[in-house]
Amino acid sequence: MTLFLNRLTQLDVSWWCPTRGLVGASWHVDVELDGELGEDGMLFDFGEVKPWIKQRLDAGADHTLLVPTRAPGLELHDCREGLCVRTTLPWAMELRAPRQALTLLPWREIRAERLADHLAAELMRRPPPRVSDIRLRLREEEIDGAAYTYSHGLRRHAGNCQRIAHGHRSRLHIWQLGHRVPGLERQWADWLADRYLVDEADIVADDEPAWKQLLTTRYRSEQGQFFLRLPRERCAVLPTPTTVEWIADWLARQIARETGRDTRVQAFEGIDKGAIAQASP
Ligand SMILES: Nc1nc2c(c(=O)[nH]1)N=C([C@H](O)[C@H](O)COP(=O)(O)OP(=O)(O)OP(=O)(O)O)CN2
Repeated sequence: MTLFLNRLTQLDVSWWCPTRGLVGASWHVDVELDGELGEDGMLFDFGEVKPWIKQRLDAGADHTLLVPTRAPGLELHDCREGLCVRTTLPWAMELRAPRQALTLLPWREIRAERLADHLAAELMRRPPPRVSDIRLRLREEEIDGAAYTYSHGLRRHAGNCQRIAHGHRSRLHIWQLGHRVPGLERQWADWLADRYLVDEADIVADDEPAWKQLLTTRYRSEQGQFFLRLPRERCAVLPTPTTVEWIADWLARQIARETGRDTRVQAFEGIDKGAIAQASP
């Protein structure tokens, strides 16, 4: 017998790509379980499957940076903070973070199908009674309009959002004069694509002239010490923390100023949630 649960939970991660750099991603997680029915006529109570899988994914890959350890130009070593990732392709990055903020995968590249198989195999290490196999599917949300991707870390977040490089893929809606403006939505989604959003309060000054083109951010939060250095041109600096409320506010202000029109922005953070902000020129 096979049991299925679509959209059981979501994964919000960033993954390192040797052609795109830091990529934010949000995936629906669909699940199938094979096994024998118990005397109650069930393979595994839906009410128990959900927390069983969600807790394991939340404690594992969710809100981490997925690191393909065999990617070209990528080096990994232990450091004071935990682990240090250095890259050269497509650009130079140095990231240092507690181990729990990274998911190491011995691959050249990250692919959603392969990651789903890997996570299913991890779940099967200690399967629930009567379950003989688990399959996962990681599925991007279908977005017919503009979708933006970014990575960030929220220093003040008490949970896993404090990790310095986790990300999202999200809808972006922009209204002016009472109507959505698809051209502006595409323009801003394209500009934001694969950027690192950083709170200017977390930036540290680099005196080294060779690092002028680079931006360094460093903070300590409950899970430990985080450090990230990457090209300034791959970042967007906000004067506030990069919560979705402030992202929506920042976008609304920028767009209102540039277009000279009252602007309303609905910025999603991952799937099905986000913030709405309005601004005037
Ligand atoms: N009001 C806000 N709350 C939170 C924000 C935010 O910007 N505004 N941001 C975050 C994190 O950035 C996080 O990445 C959001 O992920 P989320 O999926 O909500 O996190 P959870 O794992 O806690 O939720 P699930 O239901 O397990 O998916 C957090 N909060």
